[in-house]
Amino acid sequence: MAPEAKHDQLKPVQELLESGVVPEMYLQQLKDEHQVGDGPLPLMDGPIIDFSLLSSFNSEELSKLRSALSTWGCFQLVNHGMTSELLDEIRELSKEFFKLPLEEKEKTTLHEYSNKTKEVSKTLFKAMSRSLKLDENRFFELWGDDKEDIIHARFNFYPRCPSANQVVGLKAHTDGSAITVLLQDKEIEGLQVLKDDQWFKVPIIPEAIIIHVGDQLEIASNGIFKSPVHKVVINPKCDRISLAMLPLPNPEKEIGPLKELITEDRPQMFKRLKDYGQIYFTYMASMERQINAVKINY
Ligand SMILES: O=C(O)CCC(=O)C(=O)O
Ligand SMILES: [Fe+2]
Repeated sequence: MAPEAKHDQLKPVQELLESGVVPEMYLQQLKDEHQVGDGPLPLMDGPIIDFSLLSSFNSEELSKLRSALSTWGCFQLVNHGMTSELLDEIRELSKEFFKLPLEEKEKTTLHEYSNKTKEVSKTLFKAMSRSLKLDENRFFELWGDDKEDIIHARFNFYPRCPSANQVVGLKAHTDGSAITVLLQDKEIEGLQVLKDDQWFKVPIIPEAIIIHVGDQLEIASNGIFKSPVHKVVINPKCDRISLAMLPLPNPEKEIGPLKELITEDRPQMFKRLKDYGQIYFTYMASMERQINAVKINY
């Protein structure tokens, strides 16, 4: 396991399995105002972005990126340079993760994946800055520099559950990270994203990784990029896994909307702050969107 890897999802799932008591965070809200009727949900038809074009700062791909981040707040990333073999090994390892300890070989694989994710994230931050015509290091600086780049790994395990319609895998939330690099299960769907007050199913593209804007990037972009509300539903017959890698700004570092993105038309939307992680957890239970706690004029 990479030294920075965490397994904070371990306990609730184990408790759930052992005690048969479903913790609150997994309970489906009986009434979901975003669920219209009982019909099948539409599929997210958001963009698929080609990493190899982004890394050469192809202008068409950059505008696709900008549009994806300011509408959906997430996209599927292909051609990211991580082989299907590596992604499959990580998926296998995620299933094993809950039977710790990992073997040496698995630790090495996780370390490799963590390093590659950092590389991909770094290029993404640069492309995001360029897509807004900013100096290319502006968002990357938010997360770190070449000496410091904190990334957390969150392993998610969603055990199958016969009463799947009453239990959620993960209730509706936004991520508190700068961005989230998500590897989802290869076979079992479950992730849904909210856009324009409607839930969309995120389709499985086995070779793709999913990138989400996190709250801290929404703050830094002064609200131009959207941190999407998303949730996970569980499957009645099959277990599902995912691995979320979360690049996190150093809690000691002050972050806030970039000054270049504060204009007369777009006044400063968020306060400047340190340690968003702390704020996020403080308001976890009491607010639907924790980011509202740092909104100006909310
Ligand atoms: O399991 C998934 O597909 C999403 C997980 C997630 O939203 C998270 O870890 O924050
Ligand atoms: Fe999430």
